[in-house]
Amino acid sequence: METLVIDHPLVSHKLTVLRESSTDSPTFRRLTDELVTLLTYEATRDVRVADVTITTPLAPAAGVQLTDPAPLVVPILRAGLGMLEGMTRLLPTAEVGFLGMARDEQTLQPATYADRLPADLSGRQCYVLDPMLATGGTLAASLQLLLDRGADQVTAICLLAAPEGLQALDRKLAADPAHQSHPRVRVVTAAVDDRLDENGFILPGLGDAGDRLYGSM
Ligand SMILES: O=P(O)(O)OC[C@H]1O[C@H](OP(=O)(O)OP(=O)(O)O)[C@H](O)[C@@H]1O
Ligand SMILES: O=c1cc[nH]c(=O)[nH]1
Ligand SMILES: [Mg+2]
Repeated sequence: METLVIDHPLVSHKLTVLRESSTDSPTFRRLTDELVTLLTYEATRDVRVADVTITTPLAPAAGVQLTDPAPLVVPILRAGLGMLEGMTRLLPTAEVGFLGMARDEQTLQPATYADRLPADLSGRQCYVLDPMLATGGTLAASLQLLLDRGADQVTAICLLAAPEGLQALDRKLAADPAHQSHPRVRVVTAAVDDRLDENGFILPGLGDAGDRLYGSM
């Protein structure tokens, strides 16, 4: 699995303010939105386009347009919802499917509580949005759902990733015989942090992304 860490001073600056515990919720939302737009620029470098010819006021010109079917963007509720607008700003014609997943605080296993995805994803390019890749359990479960429905390329956009979660995903994909004939799975992130703490939180991280976006519950 390819992991792309976006090394850019604007990304690092915004991520630094995002991590700061005194950053309030409105600022956290705005920075998340801005960071996603910056990550999307790189994450969509291989979005599928087809050649077209258009007519300028002066002459015909060669160009490109996004191919059909449009990419599918999948925010993982709750926290991934805070990333949706930052992505669709650059990909306004994308379709959006939703997955609701919550991690059990004791077992750290994800449970799926909402699934609003197309039944058939054959040939689709998919972009999963989830700010935190911690143990990797949530992303592994969402990848499984998308790949089982035929998605042939999945890019996960995360603000932060833990090394343990990236390794776990790598192991899982390598052990999956179906994956050999599959699609590229990529993770695009603003940073890979040090490690997980004993509660499965990313260190130094930014805390609970869902709570910081929407309040604790
Ligand atoms: O890699 P993992 O160990 O699976 O953890 C990451 C998941 O945990 C958080 O969601 P959470 O369960 O807190 O739900 P929320 O978005 O509703 O807060 C986060 O948004 C990821 O989805
Ligand atoms: O550090 C973490 C780990 C999981 N979920 C979060 O929101 N933050
Ligand atoms: Mg949460």
